[in-house]
Amino acid sequence: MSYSQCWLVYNSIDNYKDKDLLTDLHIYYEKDNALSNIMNNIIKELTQGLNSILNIKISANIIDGKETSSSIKSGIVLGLTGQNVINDIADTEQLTEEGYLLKEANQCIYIIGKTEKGLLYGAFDLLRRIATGEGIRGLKVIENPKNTLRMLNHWDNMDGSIERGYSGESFFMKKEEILVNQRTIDYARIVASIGINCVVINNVNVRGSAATGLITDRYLNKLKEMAEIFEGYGIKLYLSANFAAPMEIGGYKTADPLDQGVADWWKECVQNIYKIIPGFGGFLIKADSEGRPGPFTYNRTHADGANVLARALKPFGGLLVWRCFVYNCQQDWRDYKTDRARAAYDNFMGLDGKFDDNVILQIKNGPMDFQVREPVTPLFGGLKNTNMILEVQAAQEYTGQQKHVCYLIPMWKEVLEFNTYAKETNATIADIVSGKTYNQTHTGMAAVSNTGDDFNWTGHDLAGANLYGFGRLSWNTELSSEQIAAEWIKQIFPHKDKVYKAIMDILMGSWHTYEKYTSPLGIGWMVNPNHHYGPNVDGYEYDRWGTYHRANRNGMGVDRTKAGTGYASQYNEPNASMYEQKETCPEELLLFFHYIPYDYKLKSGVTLIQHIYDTHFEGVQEVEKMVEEWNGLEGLIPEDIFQRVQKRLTIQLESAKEWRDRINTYFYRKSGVDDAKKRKIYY
Ligand SMILES: CO[C@H]1[C@H](O)[C@@H](O)[C@H](O)O[C@@H]1C(=O)O
Repeated sequence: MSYSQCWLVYNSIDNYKDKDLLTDLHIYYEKDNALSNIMNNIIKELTQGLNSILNIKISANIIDGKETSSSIKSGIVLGLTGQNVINDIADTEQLTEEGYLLKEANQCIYIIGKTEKGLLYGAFDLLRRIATGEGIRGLKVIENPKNTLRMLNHWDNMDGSIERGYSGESFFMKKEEILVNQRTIDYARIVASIGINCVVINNVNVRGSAATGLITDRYLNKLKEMAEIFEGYGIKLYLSANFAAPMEIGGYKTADPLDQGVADWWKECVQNIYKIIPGFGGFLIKADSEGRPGPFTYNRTHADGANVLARALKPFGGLLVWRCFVYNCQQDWRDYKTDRARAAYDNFMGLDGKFDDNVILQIKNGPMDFQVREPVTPLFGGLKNTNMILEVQAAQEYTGQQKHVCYLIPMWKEVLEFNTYAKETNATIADIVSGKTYNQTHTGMAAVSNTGDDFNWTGHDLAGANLYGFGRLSWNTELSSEQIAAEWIKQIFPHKDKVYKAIMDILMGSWHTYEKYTSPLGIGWMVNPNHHYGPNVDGYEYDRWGTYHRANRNGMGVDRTKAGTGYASQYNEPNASMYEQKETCPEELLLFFHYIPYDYKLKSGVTLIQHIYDTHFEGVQEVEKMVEEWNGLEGLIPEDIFQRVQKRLTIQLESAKEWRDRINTYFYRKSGVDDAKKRKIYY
């Protein structure tokens, strides 16, 4: 088993200017017992990290928490609020449960938290600053996470495969068994270092032995080992469960959520889980979606379905995360009224306020399915009395499958900054999912993970920036895409201007580049069915999935105005009117909301058809430029990373050309309009 340490590689740096502050490690600890797992992990991380980065050996010195700080002359000091250590050091009233204070005073670096989890995050922050070369003299930061739930969803199956996995096989499970080993520990370290505190280890499509066994004694003892490792890094273990488990496991004839026997079955099942894993987080459920069982079978609502499970979890403080990815996947393409984009809102809006307080609705960022460009789902602007969590996809299912570079943080930032106008004052998605707008308790962000057992965890080395960025962004939604990329680059690569600039350029431009050579102006799809890689304009056009582009000889796009499917009206004003009119609709979403003739003039002055040709040529040129920039890094960065990325860039370039040619050819044939610049289109 061999794998990288990602951004915890702790590369050594020379001449770090504040090395003199890092002489010792003092830990205030009041408990008579041995140190907790979290404390031990913090000590290990700091000693190993500093040793590796700065070549210094520090030893941990445990101090009775009742002592005062005056006896300490220098070094790192860790302590909890309430201990004497901090009384004269700083005002820590602003700290929340997982927050921390980092402060330099009197030759000491203080890491102070309200809880040990806060200390853990503070320790990782300090290491990050040092690894990126940032000075720590004069440091004073108070950091509280913006979101309480910062979650990764793994779509791993018990046979070791990963649904939409592009980085090898699962490191959580193999051949129907749960794996617990050193990689489990390193996974926990790596994701804890970016603030992740909840992990769902198995696929939301719960099948096979996951469906029959994962929440039963067959696997719980092994899962307990994993949960304990996770807990040492502040992470709660969650499981995806099958709504029909009372039938599949319990042998019941029904999974009707209002059936008393079903409710009792869930209670017993959950009691048993908590008996074995007291720190268990809860369930993630995909119901009535893409063939999964759910409450609709019994004419019950999704609130009925979610609440029965939530009530079983409630006595133990467990949470029930319920996905809103519910739509009709048996559509007829000739039906111009049924619109998949409307589905989440239509299915869930009427249930606002009907969910128990430990239910959280998990809502995908867009109304369709993780396309390269989609509007933000209107559901966030609608629900007011419901816990909500934003779901994004780090796994690049529709964004190049980790063969292409596509840095997704700029996309997620746009989502977070979107103003829903749910209140008169600003109510951005970031405000709503952090609980700021409506004061819900359980809110936050979840990402479909892009990891697997590949050496570099993410298949494409540069896809590591998406995993890193998701964690950092879910901790602090105000960080910019550049800040996140900068941190990531500096922790992994040698500190050289040329390296920094090239990787920053490649990352920051990559999403728009990908968008240019794939499907235009928000229309999405146009991928090969099933595996979703590579262009196929009509791949889903006459299919049942509700993902149409409606191209004909005159134009293309889906009419989602009042004259069409009415989807635009699901937004609050002024967004609804903005999308309703083509003149005010943001152009990058024009074809998502409107059917547009090929000769329609865009704001740039070019016609729609010319825009399609131009962006597809540009997209390929931009990939060529990326390749060139990357090639310039040979010898300046670790050879293995250089080689791996170079190989993938070659694949990306080939694929980008294929996209360009297929898309341009298709629309040339449909429209009969020549490229004004007379470039070669492969018809
Ligand atoms: C886990 O199933 C996935 C499915 O593979 C994916 O193609 C679809 O887009 O989304 C589903 C979901 O989000 O549930």
